[in-house]
Amino acid sequence: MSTQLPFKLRDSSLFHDTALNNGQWVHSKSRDTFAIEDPGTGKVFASCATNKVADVDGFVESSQNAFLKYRDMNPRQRAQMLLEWHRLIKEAREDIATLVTYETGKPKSEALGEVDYALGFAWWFAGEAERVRGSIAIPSVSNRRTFVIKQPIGVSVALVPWNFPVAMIIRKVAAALAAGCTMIVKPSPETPLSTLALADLALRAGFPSGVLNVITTDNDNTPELSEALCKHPLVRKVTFTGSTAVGKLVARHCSYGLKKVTMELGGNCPLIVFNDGDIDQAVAALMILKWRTAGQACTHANRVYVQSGIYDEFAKRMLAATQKLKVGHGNDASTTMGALTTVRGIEKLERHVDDAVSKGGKVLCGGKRIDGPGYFFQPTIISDMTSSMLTTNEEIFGPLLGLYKFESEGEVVRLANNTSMGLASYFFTRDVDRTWRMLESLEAGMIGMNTGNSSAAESPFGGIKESGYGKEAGKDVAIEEYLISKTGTLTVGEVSKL
Ligand SMILES: O=CCCC(=O)O
Repeated sequence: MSTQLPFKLRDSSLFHDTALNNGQWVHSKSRDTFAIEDPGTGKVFASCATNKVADVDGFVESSQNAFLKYRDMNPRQRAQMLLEWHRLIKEAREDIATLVTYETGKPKSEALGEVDYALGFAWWFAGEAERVRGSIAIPSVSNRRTFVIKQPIGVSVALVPWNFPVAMIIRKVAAALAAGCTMIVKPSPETPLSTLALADLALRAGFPSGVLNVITTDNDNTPELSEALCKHPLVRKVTFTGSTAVGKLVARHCSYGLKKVTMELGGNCPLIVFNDGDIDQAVAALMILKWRTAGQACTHANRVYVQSGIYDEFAKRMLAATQKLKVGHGNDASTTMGALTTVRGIEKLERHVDDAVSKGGKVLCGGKRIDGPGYFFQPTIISDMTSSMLTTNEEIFGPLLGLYKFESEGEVVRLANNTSMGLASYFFTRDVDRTWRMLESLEAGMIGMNTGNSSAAESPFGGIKESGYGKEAGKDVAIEEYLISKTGTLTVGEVSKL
């Protein structure tokens, strides 16, 4: 297959188009395959094994068998393997980024940036592996001792999206493997190749067979296969990143076995610029936050609220900066915004633009799909947005920036919080008192203050409300997602009469 690829990998042995089970590259029982498209051309460039429900048991059983040994491995050894994985991924960053570019459509520079961002998680969780701690309580009864130990929960499953295929996988896998769990990753059907390359590197880093399995499948089989994974009695933990609608389904599947679940779901994130904010700083932050991955991130600014005193100036500067973007194939070094990953994304954008325009929105630039091969949409800015529009109430997941005018802090807090979602919120102000008030008032799991980027290995990542629950990254909280607590009570000497 690798000879027909439209790119050349430095290490061609990183290319795999079958799943990974128990250290072996395996076809599915049916031997069916699905096509992988380059969103930058719309052409199929590879295929991969379609696993089905009948294949699930084999992956879970090998993961469970591996867990029974891996859980007892010294955490320092686990940390060393994570550091080796980190080293190997860093060495292979060009190849991984190339795969991500062809799978997702994002520019190579962004794909490289994603690999670098993702490396932070492997490094971070290597540190966390040795720092798992239980606790000892002061006893209420004199000859009793009460303590809590932490242990790995067991086989975990990661259901992963296509927008940050490397970062999402390393963030989940590194936490699970640091904790002593094994993990089965089900990559998105759009992006299995980068996942398989990362899994190959994990094997090379010394993780025993079965500790990391990758089960690939197509879009048609994804719902049933994911359900089978979630309901499998040997699976104890599921982590999902994706839409709120699918998250609710996954949570329902997991509820039958009362599985521990982490939900990183959709966002409808507001970004607020106050009159006293630094316009250049806000524009620079929004240029990255809005157009990176062609707007396809849960943390992207879905609604941009600008205070009336600077609204026109802000719109002018944002428009000027946006008009300098160069949309194109991710492999072209001059591209600054790539393709959308799926054609579904284009159709959704068209609905959002039509709806906004029909309700009084003014298109300042873009607004249309770009004709020709690939899934391209013009970077679009619409002003005069109002609360009744689709974009105000639904995650856009594309390169559409809606500008809303507001007058007062109280008003914008109400507008910003008027959503069922609560992933991230951002605001720009130079007023220290306001900074603290806004931090406390905004209903979101992550708050960016004078920044559009709050993601990093040391920052707990996760939302509130219908954006989900549980945290990934950050100290203690993320590894905790893969641990159980066990309370021990010991009598020392005679049983107390009290
Ligand atoms: O789209 C979701 C994840 C984005 C991030 O890690 O900042």
